[in-house]
Amino acid sequence: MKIAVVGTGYVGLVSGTCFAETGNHVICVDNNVQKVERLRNGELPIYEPGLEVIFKRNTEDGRLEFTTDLLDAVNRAQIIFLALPTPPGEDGSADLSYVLGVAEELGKIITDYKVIVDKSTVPVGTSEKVTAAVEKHAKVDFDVVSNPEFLREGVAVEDFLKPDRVVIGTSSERAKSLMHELYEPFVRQGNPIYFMDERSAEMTKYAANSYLATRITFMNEIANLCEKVGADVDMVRIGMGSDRRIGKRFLFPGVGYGGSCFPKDVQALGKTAGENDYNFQILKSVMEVNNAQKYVLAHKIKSHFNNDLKGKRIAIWGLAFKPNTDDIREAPAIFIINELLEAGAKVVAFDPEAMENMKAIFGDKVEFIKHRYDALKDADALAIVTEWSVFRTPDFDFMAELMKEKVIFDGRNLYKLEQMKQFGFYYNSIGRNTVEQKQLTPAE
Ligand SMILES: NC(=O)C1=CN([C@@H]2O[C@H](COP(=O)(O)OP(=O)(O)OC[C@H]3O[C@@H](n4cnc5c(N)ncnc54)[C@H](O)[C@@H]3O)[C@@H](O)[C@H]2O)C=CC1
Ligand SMILES: O=C(O)[C@H]1O[C@H](OP(=O)(O)OP(=O)(O)OC[C@H]2O[C@@H](n3ccc(=O)[nH]c3=O)[C@H](O)[C@@H]2O)[C@H](O)[C@@H](O)[C@@H]1O
Repeated sequence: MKIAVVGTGYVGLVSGTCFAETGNHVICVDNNVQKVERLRNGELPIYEPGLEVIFKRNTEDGRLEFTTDLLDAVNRAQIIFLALPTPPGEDGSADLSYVLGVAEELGKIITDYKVIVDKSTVPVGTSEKVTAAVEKHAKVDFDVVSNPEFLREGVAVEDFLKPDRVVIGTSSERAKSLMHELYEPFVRQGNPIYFMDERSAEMTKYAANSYLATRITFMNEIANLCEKVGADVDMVRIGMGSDRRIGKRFLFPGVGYGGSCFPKDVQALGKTAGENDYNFQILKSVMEVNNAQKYVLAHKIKSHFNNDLKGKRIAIWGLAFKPNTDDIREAPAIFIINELLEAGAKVVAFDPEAMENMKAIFGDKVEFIKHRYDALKDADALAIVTEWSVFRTPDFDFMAELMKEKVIFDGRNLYKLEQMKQFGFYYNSIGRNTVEQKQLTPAE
């Protein structure tokens, strides 16, 4: 099939490349000239495991192309995906200007039947708005389909190639049959394609993201309470998660959810509720609790040093909002670093992939260090913010040698309490007992 994907970001680039991988011809369009230039030169603008190999294969085989020319891409495609940004507007609702702007353009340029697929995350009712925007100028038949995307950054290729499910919202039999043909190779393992109406498809996406954000937030509150009552949230998590009705995944407490989607989608669903005269109380609490959780680690560090971080050197391991990505949108690390800098700390940071992006925010206010251990030299404390695998089994003896003080604040519960006791670290994690440093008596 011939496909155009408008918007070549995390979703557009991954979707386009994966559609090419199943034999389709895909043209990705972006209005960012530099990005398109880099892609044409074989360079990926994002870090996403597994993407490079299929990107290379499909561009070399001529199935995957990049352009800034919307007209040319649309003329050559039967199905047009919109993978455009839907950032929060000033009032918290999703800003539809990118999606509706391109929809209007499409109306002007389509000359034969097209299926226009909304892959961006958009509020209920958007497919009708897209239809109206295209209709303003269109002189030919078209269908608008809602096809929300559920991929996670860091495992995006795997998620796209083997989705748990595909959701398609359409009332058109013609569009349904084309979408079925396109997605059939991705659901060979027996996972379903759910066809439904457009509004339900749009709502499914917000409901899924908001539920997951709520689940994490619930665990963060359980963790905070565990600290107060002397329970261990990791034990509680395992005990709870083995109930099949609850399940083991997505129950990890931490430094609050971040990323480009959960924060904005929870806010946008709350906004939709408000506009429809519904008081969605849980979502309000989720946002409030998550905002506080982003500061928990920084507050622990401040309180450990009696609220005075002047002259203290704090090392940060992990800047990306989650491992295996260079994405720092709404990353908890940003909030933590700001708080530490404000309290007078010297912040030195390491991340395997996200340092360039973070430099664009903090410049020389933060010292970025190329090797994880170098960040620890003379540090008064280490704060672990992202659970990259490379942080999981470090050389604790070497760390103790490098650091001025053997103090770790772990926002991701990477280490066992026993282990920390054994190596003599002060260790403060999330929802678990604090390991105090053993005070050596003169006799010892
Ligand atoms: N990032 C993720 O993991 C997921 C994102 N989504 C949703 O997908 C949508 C896109 O998200 P991302 O890919 O993360 O955004 P992104 O910001 O990474 O990419 C958007 C791309 O659209 C381009 N663009 C903007 N205006 C354009 C125009 N008029 N014509 C052509 N290109 C244009 C930008 O230059 C950029 O390359 C959002 O609605 C998001 O909520 C859904 C599932 C997962
Ligand atoms: O709409 C989107 O953009 C995507 O949003 C999330 O994917 P993503 O933001 O890439 O990453 P997640 O793995 O969901 O993590 C989101 C945040 O929650 C945090 N998290 C996740 C899981 C957990 O158990 N605990 C926890 O704190 C992560 O650290 C991260 O900050 C959803 O998982 C995807 O299904 C969805 O398509």
